[in-house]
Amino acid sequence: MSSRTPIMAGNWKMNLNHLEAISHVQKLAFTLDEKDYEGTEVVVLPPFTDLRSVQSLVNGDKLKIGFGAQDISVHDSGAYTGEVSGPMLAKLNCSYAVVGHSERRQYHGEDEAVCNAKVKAAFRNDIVPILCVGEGLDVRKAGNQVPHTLAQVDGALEGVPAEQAERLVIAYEPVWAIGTGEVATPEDAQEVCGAIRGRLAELYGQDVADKVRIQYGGSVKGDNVNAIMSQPDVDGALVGGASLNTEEFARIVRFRDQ
Ligand SMILES: O=C[C@H](O)COP(=O)(O)O
Repeated sequence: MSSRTPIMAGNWKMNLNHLEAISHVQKLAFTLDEKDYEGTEVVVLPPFTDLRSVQSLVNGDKLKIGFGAQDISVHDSGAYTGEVSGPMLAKLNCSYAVVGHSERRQYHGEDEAVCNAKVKAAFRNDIVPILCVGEGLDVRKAGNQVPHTLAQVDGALEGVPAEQAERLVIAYEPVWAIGTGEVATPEDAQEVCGAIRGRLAELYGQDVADKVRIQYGGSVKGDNVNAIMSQPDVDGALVGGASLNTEEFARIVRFRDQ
């Protein structure tokens, strides 16, 4: 039995303005019971413009919901128009920052070097990166999902020391399963999540590998979460669409009851 605490994170993507964010987090807090937070970490990842509102609500009402950003600049300050830095996110008490989401890779050309710099920027500011990796459909069809994903892990973690790496969250998100309703089978998820943990053991030793939480992401819903979470190397879910529906996200948090 793993000692890792499962982490259920809702990536809202570019949805919900700051007023809707307040209402959404309040509703989530009302929906979840005390026991739902026992043994499961609940996190929301709103757009940048919502973070101050979410922080005020979470900190003011002492909610047990964690929060973080969907991206982070590689720079800590300077003439980088439109960027949001690690120190700014840290000042907002962000615990997490998503790095290398496939939508950033696809639409903003983020490569391994950028992901590596963002992982380092996050750790430099005491923010835990949620590093997203995973293959597209062509790679999956060719059967190359494991080497493809491990190359992404290697690139993003170059020069990251073990004492930082052990705090990492890695999200395995097969691109073909994101927002498509096409969820990977539990065995598909385990194959790659297990391989990621194996690579972490090679890079950092088994002790570190055993501490890193590895999420699955891609069309996770209340109906499929339990089977995915039953896999030994899956420690949570990075949830897109279903995290915008409070009842559905609460079901995912309560994966043991589904
Ligand atoms: O970050 C979340 C993933 O991209 C999954 O999105 P999805 O649950 O809408 O498929």
